[in-house]
Amino acid sequence: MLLHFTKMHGLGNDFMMLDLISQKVRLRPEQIRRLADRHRGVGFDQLLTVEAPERHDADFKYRIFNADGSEVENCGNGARCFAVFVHDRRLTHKKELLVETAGGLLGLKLADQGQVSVDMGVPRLHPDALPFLAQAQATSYALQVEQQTYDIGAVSMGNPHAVLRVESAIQAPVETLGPLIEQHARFPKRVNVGFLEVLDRQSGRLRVYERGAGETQACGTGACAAMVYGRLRGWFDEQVTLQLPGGHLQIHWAGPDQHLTMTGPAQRVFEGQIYL
Ligand SMILES: N[C@H](CCC[C@H](N)C(=O)O)C(=O)O
Repeated sequence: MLLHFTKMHGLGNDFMMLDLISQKVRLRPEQIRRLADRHRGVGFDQLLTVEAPERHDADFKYRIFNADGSEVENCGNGARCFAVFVHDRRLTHKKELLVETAGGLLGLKLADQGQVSVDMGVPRLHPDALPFLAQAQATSYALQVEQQTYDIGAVSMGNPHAVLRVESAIQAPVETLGPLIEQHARFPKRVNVGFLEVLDRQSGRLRVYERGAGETQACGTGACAAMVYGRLRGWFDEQVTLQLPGGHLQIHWAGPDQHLTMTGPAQRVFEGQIYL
């Protein structure tokens, strides 16, 4: 079977976009892993599909699969690409969309200069939302990893995030500590791991070791989770620019029980066809 797709990225976090309204196909995890292979397939951090909504109040259903084939609840950089993709495919003319994900409803808004704003909903702070094994909800938690204990934030953006503050994001032990926390027993569904350097009350640097994909050039939900943790700890104001290796994201969050908005770019790379 020949599969039509569009390759896109959000700040270097790259995606294979599939319109499953116009082409009917069901992909098994091992097929997704092969498509994700950067030598034998298309190569991507995540595969994103566009499907007809199940909820009556949504325009589309948006499903997200990591490179390891696991289906997950949300993808922030992917949501911006999703908005551009459904317009390119002429699946809608609306500039503001509601899309349903396994993690809840997202509001997508095509802004100017190719920017897209995403209403990411209300961040979930109870450990059960990740899930994260903890006695009670707290602003930060002590997590023992081998012989060391780390102070972490635990935030759900629909998908789970652990966030650590570091002196320097560039020198953070992402490759070694990232996988140890991603697979930590206190995260039964694994976790995305953010390494946050606070620059001032309106800016920071972030690197993310993503669940099911490893370190990516950017992580949208990771940037949201890092800003939430930084704001809860009193380090950030309500409007923050986070610098990731692939570029900048603007995050706005007034505080608990409020919706969070993330704004950034979405870029097309190529159209393609691949034999399944
Ligand atoms: N690896 C994530 C999914 C992709 C998130 C990321 N690419 C983003 O932009 O939010 C997870 O397993 O929850």
